[in-house]
Amino acid sequence: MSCAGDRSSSPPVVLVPACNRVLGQHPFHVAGAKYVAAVRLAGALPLVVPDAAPEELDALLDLADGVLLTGSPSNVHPRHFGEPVHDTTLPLDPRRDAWTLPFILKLIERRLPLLAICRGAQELNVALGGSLHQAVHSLPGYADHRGQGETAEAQYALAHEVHVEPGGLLQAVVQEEAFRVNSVHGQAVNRLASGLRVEARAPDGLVEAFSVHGMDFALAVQWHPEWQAPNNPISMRLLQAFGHACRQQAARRRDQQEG
Ligand SMILES: N[C@@H](CCC(=O)NCCCC(=O)O)C(=O)O
Repeated sequence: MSCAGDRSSSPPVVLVPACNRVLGQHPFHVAGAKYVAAVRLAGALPLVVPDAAPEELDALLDLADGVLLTGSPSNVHPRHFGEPVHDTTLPLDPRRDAWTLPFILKLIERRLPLLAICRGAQELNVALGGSLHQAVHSLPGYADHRGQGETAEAQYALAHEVHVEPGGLLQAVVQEEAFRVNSVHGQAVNRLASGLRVEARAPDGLVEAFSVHGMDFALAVQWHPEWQAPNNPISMRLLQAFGHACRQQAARRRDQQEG
C-alpha cells in the first residue's frame, strides 16, 4: 500500500492546459473531454491546469511527468509571430497564449514528454520562434484543412493522407509510411522554428507533424489523434508511446527523489 506522497505506484501525471471561455455572464476555464480521455488512454493521470502566473510555472512542472497541449477553436494570437490579426472574426485566447508559450519553453528545458495537438502544435512552433499561416485555405497551392460539415462526426472524418518522414520519431511510433488523418484547422505551420524536425507532411506540402530535436518524446501533430482514439490503431500507438515516455519520466523523477 503506498503512503501519502509516495507516487511510486501511481500513474504518471500529465498536465493539460485549459482554454478560456465565457459561459453566460461568467469566465470559465475549459478542457475538451476527449483530450482528458486521451491522457487516460495513454495510461496517465490527467491534471487540467486552468492557467498559471509566471511564478507558478515551475511549481506546476514539478508535478508533471508529461504535458498534453490540446486543440481549440481559438487561434494563437498572430502578434506572437509578429503579424496583425488578418480575420478579426476568428476566436482568440490570449489568456491561454500568455502562459502556455513560456510554459512550453520551461517544459522543454526540463525535457518533459510532450504531445501537442492541433492548436497545441501551433503553440509549440510559435513558442520556439516559428510562424503560422493565419488562414492556410486562402493561400494558393494549399488545400482547405478546416473540418467540413455540420456534425462532429463529419468535421473529424479522415480528410487527407500524411506522408511520414523516414527515420524520425513519428515513423518509429506509428510504423507507417503514410496514413489518413482528420483535419480541423485554419492556421498551420508557416516557418518551422529552429530546433524542430519535420515528421510528416500533407499532400499539399503543409507540415502536419514535427518533433523537438534532442528530446525523447516531444511530438506535435496538426490532426486529432484523441478523436475516437480507441477506434484508430495509429492514434492508440501515438497515445501509448506518449504514455510510455511519461512513465519513464516518472521513474527518473522517483530516482532523483530517492537520491
Ligand atoms: N484554431 C486553430 C487550431 C485548430 C484546432 O485546434 N482545432 C480543434 C478544435 C476543437 C477541438 O477539437 O479541440 C486553427 O484553426 O488552426
